[in-house]
Order: sequence, then C-alpha cells, then structure tokens
Amino acid sequence: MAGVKFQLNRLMFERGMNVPELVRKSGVNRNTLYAIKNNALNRVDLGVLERICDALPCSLSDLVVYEPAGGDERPVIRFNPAFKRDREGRIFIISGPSGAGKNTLINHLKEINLGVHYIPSFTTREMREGETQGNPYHFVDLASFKAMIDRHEFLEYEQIHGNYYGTHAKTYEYAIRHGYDVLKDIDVNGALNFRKWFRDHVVLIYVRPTDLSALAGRLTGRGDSLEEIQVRMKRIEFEESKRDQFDYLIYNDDVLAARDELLAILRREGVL
Ligand SMILES: Nc1ncnc2c1ncn2[C@@H]1O[C@H](COP(=O)(O)OP(=O)(O)OP(=O)(O)O)[C@@H](O)[C@H]1O
Ligand SMILES: Nc1nc2c(ncn2[C@@H]2O[C@H](COP(=O)(O)O)[C@@H](O)[C@H]2O)c(=O)[nH]1
Repeated sequence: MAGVKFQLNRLMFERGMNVPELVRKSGVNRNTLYAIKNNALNRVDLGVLERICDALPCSLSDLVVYEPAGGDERPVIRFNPAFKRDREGRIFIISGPSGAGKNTLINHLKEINLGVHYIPSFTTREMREGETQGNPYHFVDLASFKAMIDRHEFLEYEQIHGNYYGTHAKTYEYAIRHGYDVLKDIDVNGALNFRKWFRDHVVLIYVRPTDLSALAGRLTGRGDSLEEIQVRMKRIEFEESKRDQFDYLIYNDDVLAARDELLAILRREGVL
C-alpha cells in the first residue's frame, strides 16, 4: 500500500541497535518506538522523530519516506482451499527455549492432516542437515533479508542466536483474512508482537522440558556445536521471563505425550 513509511526497522538493523537501547538513548517510550518500527502509527509528534534521529543518528529523510503503491502483495505459500474455515483464520504460535522440541512437535503434527498451514519464515542462518529451501525456512543471505526489511515485507523480525528470522506479513494477513489456520514456531518476542497485532486471532503456546538442564544434551544430540549451544543457553532466562504471558504451557518430556497435549489444545481452540 502507498503511504508514508518509517524506516526505523532498517536503521536499527544497520546500527545493530535494539529497542531497549533506543529507548535509553532517545528517551522515547517503548510502545511508541515499537509502533514506529512496525509502521503502526498514523500521526506522530515531530519532537519524537527529532529525538530518534539524534539517538540513531540519522536525518529525517532517512527515517521517513513516501512509498508509492507497488510491492509484492502475494503470500509466499499456496493456501489449500480445502483447509478454509468459515471464520477468520487463527495463528497458533509455539515458543520456548532452543531444544524444547518445537520443531519436533510441529513435524509430528505435519504427519496428521489437521487442516492447518505451516508458513516458513525467512532466515539468514545456515541450513542444517535434513533441511531444504522452504522447509522449515526460506534461507536467504543478509543482503536479501535487509532488502525485505526495506520493503516492509516482515510483520516482525528478530535477531536470535546471531541470525535473523522474519515472518512474511502479507502471508499471515492473507491467512487470517481468508480463514486459514497456521501453526508456527516463533521466538517469545515475535510471539508477543503477534498477540499485539492480531489479538484474539493468536493462541500462544510455550513449550519446555520440566528440567531445563535437559536442553543442552538435546542440542548436542541434534548436532549443534558447543559454541552454538552456549549461545542458545544464554537466552533461556529471557525466554522463561516471558512464559507467563502465554496461553498454554506444555512440558515436553515425552514427545508423544506432548504431541497429544498440543492436539488437545488445538481441539479446544476449534481447529479439530
Ligand atoms: N521430549 C524429548 N525428549 C528427548 N529429546 C527430544 C524431545 N523432544 C525433542 N527432542 C530432541 O531435541 C532436539 C531439539 O529439538 P527441536 O529441534 O525440535 O527443538 P526446537 O525447540 O525446535 O529448537 P530450536 O529453537 O533451536 O529450533 C532434537 O534432536 C529432538 O529430536
Ligand atoms: N521472531 C521470530 N522468531 C522465529 C522466526 N522463525 C523462527 N523463529 C525462532 O528462532 C529460533 C531459532 O530457530 P532455529 O530453527 O534456527 O533453531 C527459534 O526460537 C524459533 O522459534 C520468525 O520468523 N520470527
């Protein structure tokens, strides 16, 4: 859609700056910054823009641009009309620490015909053994990811464990508008952003093992390097601090029991 757009996402990305740091440097409150970052504001105080420009630093014309109509409005997957609901679509998000078993659970559900879609995110991380282009991600280089930020193609994106991950906005908007349910693993920040934008259309499910010390062993078993595991372990405390904001908690100690709990949630939420 044509209109005035903020380039805060890209500018922060280029400067390696996160929201808390920009709050500190600019004095602009967190919610306003998120709204500007996500182009979710219709009006804004010029003083706020000045403070952001000072803090980044950048010029006003770097921060605010007019974008004519154009851009790619198409979803990145083909939706199956047989899965269409007679209500708006819902997004089921699975979050939790690395090694909790989010992908394992999703892969188990892919074996059952639930009538939900799995939308691959875009990522800059290296492909793992067994992964392919489009499953579970669209693997892109940093320049392509950055170009997508420029074109405002992401609903949200995060830097996690040193790599970038982003959800394709038009695809999720299309799913909700046209009655398609989606199951996707997203980090805790992304999950809470989805809740902010799509409210009741989003169901948040947090997965973890009862004993968090099991995580490192699982990642070793997956073939992650020691260095990679250390990076991932550092994020557990942060992820756990967001847990209370989720609708459901699943303890994945036994995969099949956890899968059944997830199925019970989907049933309760009207998917099955
Ligand atoms: N209940 C379980 N018991 C033992 N091992 C498990 C269990 N669930 C998953 N695993 C194993 O743990 C490893 C990590 O699982 P998985 O890749 O699904 O985690 P994840 O939550 O998706 O992690 P990430 O956030 O890093 O993508 C895999 O090797 C998987 O087979
Ligand atoms: N905020 C987002 N988080 C995402 C997205 N896609 C995946 N993820 C999360 O990233 C980590 C790491 O995943 P891995 O497959 O590289 O181990 C994990 O927590 C995912 O849930 C996204 O589009 N946005």
